[in-house]
Amino acid sequence: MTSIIPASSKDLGQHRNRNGLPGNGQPKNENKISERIRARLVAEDVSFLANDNIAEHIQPGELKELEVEVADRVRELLQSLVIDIDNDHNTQETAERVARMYLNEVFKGRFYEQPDVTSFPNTKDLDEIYTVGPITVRSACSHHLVPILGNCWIGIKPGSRVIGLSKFARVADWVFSRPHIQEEAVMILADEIERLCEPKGLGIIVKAQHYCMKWRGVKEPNTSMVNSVVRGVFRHDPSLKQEFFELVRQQESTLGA
Ligand SMILES: Nc1nc2c(ncn2[C@@H]2O[C@H](COP(=O)(O)OP(=O)(O)OP(=O)(O)O)[C@@H](O)[C@H]2O)c(=O)[nH]1
Repeated sequence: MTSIIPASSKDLGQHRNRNGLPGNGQPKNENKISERIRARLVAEDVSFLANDNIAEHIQPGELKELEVEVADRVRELLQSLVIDIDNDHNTQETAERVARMYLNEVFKGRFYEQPDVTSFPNTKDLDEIYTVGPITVRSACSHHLVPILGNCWIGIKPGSRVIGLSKFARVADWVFSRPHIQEEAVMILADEIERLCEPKGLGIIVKAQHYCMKWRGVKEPNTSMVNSVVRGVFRHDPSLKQEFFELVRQQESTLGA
């Protein structure tokens, strides 16, 4: 249902600029923890785009070091904004707070492993469609790093495995807690849910407001974006797809206003 903004192809999988220097052209500083993690990712040819999860490439204790480095950078950003952080009582600890917020809260889906999800065999061959929602999703747009806030509905026609209802909310929170565009967030969430419970049919709808459109820029306070993905039998059987959308419509009048 959605089309994805083509990413700037010159950046994909490409970690050197035209001077042959990594990233922004600054000489490599191997002492920085971010550079050590980055070097590891490049050596292993692992993607580390804004909405990728890199938890398995971060060693114990490194996240704490990263927090110190990010706080240093945020402090420099505040100084570049000509804020008197030495004398301004309100911004004394802002750098540390922002670092903690990025690494452990709003972008935790990049730095932490997926929450534990137990899956059970579908021994009774359950095959009725069910939907779960609204699940609150919180993200940030990759372009301006300002919030995307909305709701998500997930529909399942069970396959070989079953997972607990609360796990859909936990996995959605983990996936959305990264810088994203909404179209890609929905696809990544669908990939994770397919991997976890191998459903015969999967449908996801997300309705969200983008603060880059609300708070700044075009300043449209009420505009939202709705997108969806349907997979498996929901994609191939129009009546099942219809049933999924109808169940969600009944659950919440999502597609109306
Ligand atoms: N398709 C899509 N676009 C998004 C999403 N989040 C933000 N955008 C848009 O992506 C665009 C960002 O790129 P630019 O057009 O270069 O940004 P800008 O010049 O600051 O644009 P304005 O927001 O119009 O001021 C903006 O139009 C955003 O509204 C998303 O999840 N999906």
